Amino acid sequence: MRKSIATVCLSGTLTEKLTAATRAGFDGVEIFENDLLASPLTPEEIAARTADLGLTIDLYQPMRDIEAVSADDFARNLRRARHKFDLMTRLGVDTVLVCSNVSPQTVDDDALAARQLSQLADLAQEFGIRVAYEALAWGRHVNTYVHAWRIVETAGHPALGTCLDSFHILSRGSDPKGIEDIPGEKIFFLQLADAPLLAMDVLQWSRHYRCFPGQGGFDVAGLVRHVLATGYQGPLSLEVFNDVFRQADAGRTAVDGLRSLLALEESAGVSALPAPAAPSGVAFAELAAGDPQPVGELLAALGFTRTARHRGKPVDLWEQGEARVLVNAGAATRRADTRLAAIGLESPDPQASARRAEALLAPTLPRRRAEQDVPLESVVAPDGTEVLFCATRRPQFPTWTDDFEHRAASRSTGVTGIDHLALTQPWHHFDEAVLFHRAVLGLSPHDTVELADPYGLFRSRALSAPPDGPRLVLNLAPSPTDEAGTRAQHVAFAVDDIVAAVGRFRAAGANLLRVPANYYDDLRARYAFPEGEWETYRELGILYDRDEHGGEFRHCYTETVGHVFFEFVQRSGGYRGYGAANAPIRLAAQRR
Ligand SMILES: O=C(O)c1ccc(O)c(O)c1
Ligand SMILES: [Mg+2]
Repeated sequence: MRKSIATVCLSGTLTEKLTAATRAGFDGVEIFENDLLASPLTPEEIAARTADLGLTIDLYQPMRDIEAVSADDFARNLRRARHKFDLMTRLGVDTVLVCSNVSPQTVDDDALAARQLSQLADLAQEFGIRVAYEALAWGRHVNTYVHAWRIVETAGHPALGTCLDSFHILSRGSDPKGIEDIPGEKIFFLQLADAPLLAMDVLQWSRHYRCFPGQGGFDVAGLVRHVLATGYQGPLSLEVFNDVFRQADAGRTAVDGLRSLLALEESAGVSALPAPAAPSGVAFAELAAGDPQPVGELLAALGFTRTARHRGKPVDLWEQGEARVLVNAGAATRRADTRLAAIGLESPDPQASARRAEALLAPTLPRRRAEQDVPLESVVAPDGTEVLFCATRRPQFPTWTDDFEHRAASRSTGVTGIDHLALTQPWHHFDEAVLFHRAVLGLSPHDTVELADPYGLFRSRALSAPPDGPRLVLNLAPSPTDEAGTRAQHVAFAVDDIVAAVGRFRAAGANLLRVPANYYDDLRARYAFPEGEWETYRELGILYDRDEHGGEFRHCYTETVGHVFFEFVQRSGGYRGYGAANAPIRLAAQRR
């Protein structure tokens, strides 16, 4: 289907917005009136620019507070409308959006609304223009799509139809099934937006928190299915008012938006993408280390063995159980820097994963860095982390381990694998990252949690491939400048017996994070522990959480090396979370 984007979604001048839309691959735009008013270009120049860029202008919007008003007011509104229709002719756009009246002057009279919209449509018709009437969720008297459609149906004018906007429909909890009662040719336009599920005033929610489909909590694909069932032939058009998007790079936002529509088309059954090959596990975590020694010493104290070295690069493989950590001394820019640079995910079919990623506009990397390297499919996530699609020790695929020369056998001191990877996100790419990992990698997002850091609020959202696939945690740090604490990434290792493991780590000289006595006082008040257990946790610095089903989570943290620290987690009883209740304690401890 044709794909459009409202200029209000994007940051910058009108020209910058148009350029971003075309570069991303959109077919058309909705021009938001303010973007035109603020532009130094004449309507004819805007029309020419848009055409040069290969875009159509699919909608001019909005006209407000038109209908169900006094005769005097309506005469003034028609005069204004004539002016706008003339402007639209110069722009070459044939559909105008009229949103339902919000003014205290409008009266609750559907017959009057229908009559006046009909008169407006008469005038529009003289210009070859169609009027699409949209119910704003906070409209004074008309605030549901069913009501707006009833008025349009009453008017019965060929140049008057309705505009459906997923935000207004889903934010009010309206049942989208009723859309199927509207004839497809009377749906003149379809605007799409998602939003996080918030309990707040709907106008504020709409103006500040909308996001692209797949980034929030609404079933936008379900709504689109109902719209398509009517025979609707117009574009799928994104209309997102979002404080972050207004500031972010327009080019990236546009790509994010198009990715959202591609994924939406797939979910709504409109078109097929290469099927998702959901990852089954974590092959490795790769750390870029300017100086590999400190992190190497820490890994050694944690019982890892340096088992292999890359044939062509200064990259060591550290292993324990199914946990593999690559330490790359050739990739970091600064000597003191250590960061999580790449993750290897086990894919059932790495090439299929890469084809899907490419279809969803993920930036891909060369399959080989050097001529002798094993070919590896990889893409770059929005935060810059490289994601490699791996097939570890599966003979039918090239395996990354063939690039490594075996040096030693690993032993185990209790680590069995990688439980999760926590990636810190730049503040303006958080929603983009959620959609990327969901659509491109086939992971399912969990609820967003907000955590208190001593110096700000920390937002966190996990994604996983149930039941046993990889888990990623995306964190949004409050402070863009804090280097060691909240901005650090981490690798969480699964252990089968955390008490035994931590005893060994401490004996081997590993520095673990100190947890305040106040935490343990509170812990004892919250839970009754078997004899000696609480004392052991307090002694070893182990944190504890329990879910509502009795699932248990025991975890602890190492010191931070560069931008990275390690966590150890022991899950039992089906615990699915990440110890969010303890995160403020951890964050405060890391600040000290
Ligand atoms: O917030 C608004 O005013 C507004 C304007 C036009 C729309 O299409 C819309 O959904 C909201
Ligand atoms: Mg709208």
